Amino acid sequence: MEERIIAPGAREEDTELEFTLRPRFFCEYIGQKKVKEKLKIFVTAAQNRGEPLDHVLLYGPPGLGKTTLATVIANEMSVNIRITSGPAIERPGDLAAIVTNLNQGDILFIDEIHRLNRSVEEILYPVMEDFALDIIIGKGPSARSVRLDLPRFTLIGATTRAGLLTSPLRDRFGVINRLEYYDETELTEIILRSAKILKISIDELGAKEIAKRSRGTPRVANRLLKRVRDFAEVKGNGSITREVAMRGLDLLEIDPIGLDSIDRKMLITIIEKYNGGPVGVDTIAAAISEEAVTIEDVYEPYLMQLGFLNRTPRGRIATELAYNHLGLSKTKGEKQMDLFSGRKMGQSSMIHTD
Ligand SMILES: Nc1ncnc2c1ncn2[C@@H]1O[C@H](COP(=O)(O)OP(=O)(O)OP(=O)(O)O)[C@@H](O)[C@H]1O
Repeated sequence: MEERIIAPGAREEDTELEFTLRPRFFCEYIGQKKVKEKLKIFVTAAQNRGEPLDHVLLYGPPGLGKTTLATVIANEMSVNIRITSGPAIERPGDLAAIVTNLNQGDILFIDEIHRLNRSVEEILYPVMEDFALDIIIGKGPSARSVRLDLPRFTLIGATTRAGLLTSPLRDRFGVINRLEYYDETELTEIILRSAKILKISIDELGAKEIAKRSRGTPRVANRLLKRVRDFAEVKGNGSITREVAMRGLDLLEIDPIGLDSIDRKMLITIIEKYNGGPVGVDTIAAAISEEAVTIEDVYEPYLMQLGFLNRTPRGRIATELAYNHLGLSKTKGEKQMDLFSGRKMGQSSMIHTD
């Protein structure tokens, strides 16, 4: 599988960067206005009553700021946050170890909560509802159940797939919020903020160009900013202008709306091999050597947001917009333009390598 610079999932190289750039309070958290507005009210109300916040479920594509929002809530409420993930809590005992170490009002953040083990999920129900942990002591006929009281804490669950959550689990969240892709103005603001923290020289148009190609995702925006900075330092005078951003991003083969070679490969496969679809996700996955779940969670949401792809019960269909973007004609499926630059064949490429 190819390494994608615009993959929205977290990578090791992001860890330090994300720690430095992560907004700490609502006032630094850009965009997601509706979600922020609602959460601010719930946080203030809980604080006024001196109670912990209700359990919160955040869902949406990766890299949109779910973990960040959970840490913002913890900071706003001046409580500790413990961050873990569904797959990391393998057995009921792992969950017991975590929740018995929480203090009153603390936040427990469980990323990828849809991937919790069934046995863990079942003991989570009374934990969330009654702040009680039912543990079985002993084995066989002498086994007995003991109920442990826990401090009242807030669970913040995050998932890319709200549909995969069982209803008993979903019903136990008092607050459910969907995070949306960021628009160009919000991403420009995020990039300018990150550049300031990282002391990168960039102008408004340079930030806007990176924003346009960041797939509506702050994690991608920050990663692209870092790559364009490298380009600006080596090929220019270190400052990022629109021209420098365009050249750097073209070199990375990220097109003007943020598609990379894998997105294009996927769309071209649907169009050329399967006549535009409908074609099943497993077939696409096999044709482009990617995993079906990665296609569904990561690539498709952005292509659907752009209106390039429709999900139907019979499979995926490439839309007219996708044909137009790739310069393909819907009737003949023939190529009219250079696939990468979107220019007519014969015009000079946008890639300048100096
Ligand atoms: N609203 C925002 N304003 C500014 N920066 C943001 C915002 N949201 C996210 N970021 C930046 O994007 C990075 C990724 O965000 P975060 O780790 O919270 O994503 P996530 O949705 O939890 O993704 P995943 O579920 O894949 O971990 C953060 O480190 C932060 O720098």
